[in-house]
This record gives sequence, structure tokens and C-alpha cells, in this order.
Amino acid sequence: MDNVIIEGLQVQSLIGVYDWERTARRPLLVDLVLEVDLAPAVASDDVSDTIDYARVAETLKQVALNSEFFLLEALAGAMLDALFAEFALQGATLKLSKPDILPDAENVAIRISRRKG
Ligand SMILES: Nc1nc2c(c(=O)[nH]1)N=C([C@H](O)[C@@H](O)CO)CN2
Repeated sequence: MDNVIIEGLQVQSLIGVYDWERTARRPLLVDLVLEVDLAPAVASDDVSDTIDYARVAETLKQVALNSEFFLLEALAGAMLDALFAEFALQGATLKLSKPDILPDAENVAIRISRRKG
């Protein structure tokens, strides 16, 4: 299966388990692999025959901005719900990172894979 990929997309969200995390939005990073048949766009050279990654990025930013989840898992799930509702996807893998939150780690992240249906 072909892929449309977004790497290192920065989104802003109010997220976290602890009170000190729930006073302001913080930056998160999204890495996304979409499973989609790219043959039509290869043939037509027309963006309407593929998944427009700019529209995907905007959807992800809006979901993050307008939510107040406690867990990365819940936000990632809402992002995948929105993507499958808006775009014709066969599958998707989304990694959601919360950098600089643990003192001795560069990054923490969760990854969720979902198939259509
Ligand atoms: N699996 C997860 N573990 C934790 C999360 C999370 O979203 N998923 N969140 C936290 C806190 O909010 C963290 O950001 C600060 O310690 C802890 N563990």
C-alpha cells in the first residue's frame, strides 16, 4: 500500500494528567503515515485524486487546539476519528509526541495504528 506521510507536525493542545499541565496549551508533535492508493494521482497529477496533506495537517491542528484530554492516547484517538471521518483512508498510523516533559528523556510518545472498518 502507498503512503502519504507527515513528519514532525507541531500542534498545540491543553493536555496532561496533572494540574500544572492544565493551565496552558503546550506543543506536541505528530508523525503520521496514511495508507492510501496513490495510483490515481500518479496518473492524473491532480491533488483531488489523492489525500491532500495540507488539509490533513489542518484537521490535526484543529482537533488538538479544540480539545482538553488528559492522555496522549485519547487525543491521538480523536485525531484518528477525525481523519477517518474526513478522508478516504485504508489505514493510518499516528505517533503523538510530548517532548521535554520527562526530566531525563528527550521525548515520550504513543503510537496507534488503525485500519478502515
Ligand atoms: N501512557 C501515558 N502515560 C502518561 C501520560 C500519557 O498521556 N500517556 N501523561 C502523563 C502526564 O500528563 C505527563 O505528561 C507528565 O508526567 C503521565 N503518563
